Amino acid sequence: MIELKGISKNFGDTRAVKQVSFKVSEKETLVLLGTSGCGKTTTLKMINRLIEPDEGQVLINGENVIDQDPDMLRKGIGYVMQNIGLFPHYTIAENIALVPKLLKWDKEKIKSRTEELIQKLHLPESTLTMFPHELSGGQQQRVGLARALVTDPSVLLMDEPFGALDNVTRASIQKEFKALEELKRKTIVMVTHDVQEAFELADRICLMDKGEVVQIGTPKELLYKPVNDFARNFLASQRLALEFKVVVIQDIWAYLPKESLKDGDSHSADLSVWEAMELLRNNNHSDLRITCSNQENKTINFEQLTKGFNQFQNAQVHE
Ligand SMILES: Nc1ncnc2c1ncn2[C@@H]1O[C@H](COP(=O)(O)OP(=O)(O)OP(=O)(O)O)[C@@H](O)[C@H]1O
Repeated sequence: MIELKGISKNFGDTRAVKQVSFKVSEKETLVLLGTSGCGKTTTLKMINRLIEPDEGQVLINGENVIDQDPDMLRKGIGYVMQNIGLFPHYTIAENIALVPKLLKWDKEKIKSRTEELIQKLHLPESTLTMFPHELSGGQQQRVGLARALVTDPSVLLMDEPFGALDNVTRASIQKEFKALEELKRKTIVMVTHDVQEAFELADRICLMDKGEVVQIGTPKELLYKPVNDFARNFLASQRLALEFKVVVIQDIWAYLPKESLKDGDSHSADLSVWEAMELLRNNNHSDLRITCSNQENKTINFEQLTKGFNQFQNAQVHE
């Protein structure tokens, strides 16, 4: 568990971070979201002491990081840097092996763990002997992730981990990232300025502005219960797309037609409205059968889905 208690940082006259407090539970992903310069990276770097706070405390599993040797602390925390930050004159294998070598792992252990990771991250084995400039941006990003994961740390800090990628590569790496079993066991704090990315990957989002926390909550809470105009406006331009991703069939169940008797394969009601739309589109718009948590079944088409979603939206507005 990570806990920040009232941390602040000034750079000269710039108040980069002001009294930021939050808790990240074990195995939770908290995304720091906000415009450029709002203090996200400074906040992240105070967790592993790359920057020391002027005031406040950072606790990891109850231990104040100030009581730990900074080098040892950083070896125990995975860190994915902005702009990847691979060493250009080291091969990919050497880049991944940096921390294990410092921790004096034996060669065989480093080799087998490296091979395991590049397989999980879908990198060809031939990349291990290459240098960073010989890899594509997406491949370099995967190496950055492998380097952060190699010692299997329980805490992972990620600063714009997909920032250097084009939109298509970014979306596919995000999907893989979400599916990676190894990451589901980790407590993650991730920085991004990309609202879609935050909604895709976060359990909770910490929205920041001018060095301060504006709101912390689940993606759904940020969308449907914004605390002020800033929070509302921050999501406004992408609102509909975000709602499609955040609202699941279970949420709109009451607004879908009554139970159907049709047999066949069924999907879980944890499906987001967006995923249901994709399935309907991919199946040439034939009906989709869905089973909700109480085992009730409904068969829906595209029109019924959008109608149910619209009714749910209206109910939120009038709540
Ligand atoms: N080493 C530094 N020296 C002086 N000012 C700094 C330093 N690091 C950050 N700042 C300033 O502190 C403020 C917060 O910067 P920070 O990098 O934390 O923001 P950010 O939200 O991560 O932005 P970005 O997304 O652009 O990286 C900015 O005004 C920045 O110019």
